[in-house]
Amino acid sequence: MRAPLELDGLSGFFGGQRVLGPLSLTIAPGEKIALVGKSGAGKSTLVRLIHDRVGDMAALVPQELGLVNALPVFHNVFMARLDQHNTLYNLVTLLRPFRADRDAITGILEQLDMADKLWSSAARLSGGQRQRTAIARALFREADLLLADEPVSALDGPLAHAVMGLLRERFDTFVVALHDVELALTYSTRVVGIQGGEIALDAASDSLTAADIRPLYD
Ligand SMILES: Nc1ncnc2c1ncn2[C@@H]1O[C@H](COP(=O)(O)OP(=O)(O)OP(=O)(O)O)[C@@H](O)[C@H]1O
Repeated sequence: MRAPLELDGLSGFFGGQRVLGPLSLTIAPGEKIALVGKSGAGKSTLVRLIHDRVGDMAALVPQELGLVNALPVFHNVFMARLDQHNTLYNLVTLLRPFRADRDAITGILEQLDMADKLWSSAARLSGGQRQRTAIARALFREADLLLADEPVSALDGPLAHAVMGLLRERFDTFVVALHDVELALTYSTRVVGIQGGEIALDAASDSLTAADIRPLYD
């Protein structure tokens, strides 16, 4: 990302009912934004709206992960680059993956401590392994911008920290919804707090403590 992303008029509706906005958000290159706020505040809706605006320039980890259960981990990760190859390449990959992709995906899975699951069917993974597969898919996309909705919610503490550290290192810019306030403060440069579909807090992470964020949960 070279220029700031200026997103205006972000509004979310369900069944004609407004659940978010209208709000504006400017994302500067290099910013690591944590979206916080209580359940139902509108974080997922905001992540989705941003993705609708920026499309393929972002890697996405949706809350529901979007894995294909019938396919192995390898193919679920490979999907991140389907649009970067021609149909023949993708068809061959379904039957006999190319070495370069196998090596690249194995390397990413090693960083997520699940290289041994390369050929396991997604249907046979634990919740945390499924989440790490979706994270691997986002890493394989090699985008500058990551949009992620609670990407480490199913991981234990040390693994959640390791994965957030990896995401911070590998993506220049991110917007990540996190319910864990400590993770949000540790791995972001900016915290955007959502309350009742509005931005109720927007501040540099190093100027905040957990106590500043707590009122969002009242
Ligand atoms: N499919 C849906 N149909 C109707 N209303 C919905 C739907 N999905 C979300 N909403 C409503 O939109 C609002 C915002 O939901 P959203 O999922 O964005 O919140 P959130 O902050 O991400 O919550 P959580 O932390 O629980 O994921 C909530 O009031 C919710 O009830």
